[in-house]
Amino acid sequence: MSRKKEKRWDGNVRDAALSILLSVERDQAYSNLLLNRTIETYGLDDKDRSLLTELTYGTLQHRMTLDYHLEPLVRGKLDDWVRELLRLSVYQIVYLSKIPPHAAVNEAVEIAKRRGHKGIASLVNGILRSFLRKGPREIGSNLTWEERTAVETSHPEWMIRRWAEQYGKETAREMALANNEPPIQTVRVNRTKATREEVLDMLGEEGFRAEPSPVVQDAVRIRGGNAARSRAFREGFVTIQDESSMLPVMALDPGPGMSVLDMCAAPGGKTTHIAERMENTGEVRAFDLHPHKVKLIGQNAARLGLDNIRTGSADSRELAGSLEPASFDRILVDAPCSGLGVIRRKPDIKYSKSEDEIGRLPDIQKSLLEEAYQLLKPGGLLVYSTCTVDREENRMTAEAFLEAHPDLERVDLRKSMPEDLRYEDGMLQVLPQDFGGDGFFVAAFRKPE
Ligand SMILES: C[S@@+](CC[C@H](N)C(=O)[O-])C[C@H]1O[C@@H](n2cnc3c(N)ncnc32)[C@H](O)[C@@H]1O
Repeated sequence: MSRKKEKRWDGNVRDAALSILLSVERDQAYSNLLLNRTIETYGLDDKDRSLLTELTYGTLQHRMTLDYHLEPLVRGKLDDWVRELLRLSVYQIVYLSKIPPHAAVNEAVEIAKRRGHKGIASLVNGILRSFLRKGPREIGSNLTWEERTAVETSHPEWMIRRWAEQYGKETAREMALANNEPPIQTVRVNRTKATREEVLDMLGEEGFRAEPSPVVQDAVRIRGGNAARSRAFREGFVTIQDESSMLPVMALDPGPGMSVLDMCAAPGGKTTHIAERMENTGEVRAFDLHPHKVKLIGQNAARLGLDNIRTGSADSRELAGSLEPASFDRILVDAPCSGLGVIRRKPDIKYSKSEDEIGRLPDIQKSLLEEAYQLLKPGGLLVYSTCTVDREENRMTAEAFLEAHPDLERVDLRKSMPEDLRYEDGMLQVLPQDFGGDGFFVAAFRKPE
């Protein structure tokens, strides 16, 4: 398969979307990082930025459904970029009512001419016109429930089967559909600098449509605009963070003067939340495996005006050798995980993860928890969290940890956390369809005095 040299951005949003989609498919690049880099590098205006985001995420989110529609129309092997261009065009035709179908086809033909030659342009034209004539292919009733749901929602079949086994078919399907909805941007208020009302006023004055989160006390939902460009963000009044991501620190309940350990801390979203809750007193020790990521914690702390955080890079499975045993009031293990709760923000996860990979994660998650146990003070609180919906990494890992340490008390989070969420034996499992936040798991354990 030939690898054509990418064209640079030439002011064409579809061309830019195509380049991002190609890198995601071919080089396993992260869609959200590439998208942000393109937007920042070329200084796109709001209109182009929102179209680029919609085209990139939409095509990626619906990739398997688009391939299903294209399958009967394509004969022989296509170059990667041609296949991606066809997906991008069919996405616009099927899902975007504001773009006239013929305009989507014409744009695709122009791109095919520029990137390839007349022959390819006429192939693209033929396939897309034929799609316009025939319309989307019906998703067959000859398929099993798993196969049909996989095609309809564009999730791999193994993921649908696994979720159906873990949550039942209805919840699994709702989850897959919710993953294809655009995420809501939310920010966390820096309590050391302002109240939520003050931040709402500040954002409102800058023209953002901002509203208080009905779920999380520290959160504000942004409906119009990108909070990364706000004064509130630049001056450290807020952190961009999903509402669900705020729940682990609420469960941890850190207070002024405490000694807190954050074992998987980078880029510091939760470390800084902890430091804010401690009113910039006491000390948060924040570790992560990767030194380049540890630097980001420091940068975030500086922007927020927090100086009670001490960072370090380490394998946190071996921290007990260098830190004093039983010395922390609070420990957060926000563990490395499959990320199946954040598919809405990172749709590439659907296609890049394998079931085998998930099977290997509980080992590292359990080792991190073991280390945390050694470092927790009697009477101290340990929180285990992940951004996945997978039961093996969540509930089963937490249960295995409790079994290994029968002295630990499982804290009933229903008593301290927002009502109307999904609790199982006092542990919290948020699914993406629950309130629009990411899928997250939170469990808390207390060591006896
Ligand atoms: C879910 S992310 C943490 C997100 C972070 N808590 C936040 O809120 O911004 C998991 C982190 O664990 C780190 N990690 C993976 N294995 C680790 C290990 N053995 N020791 C320390 N950190 C590890 C990864 O580099 C990654 O940054």
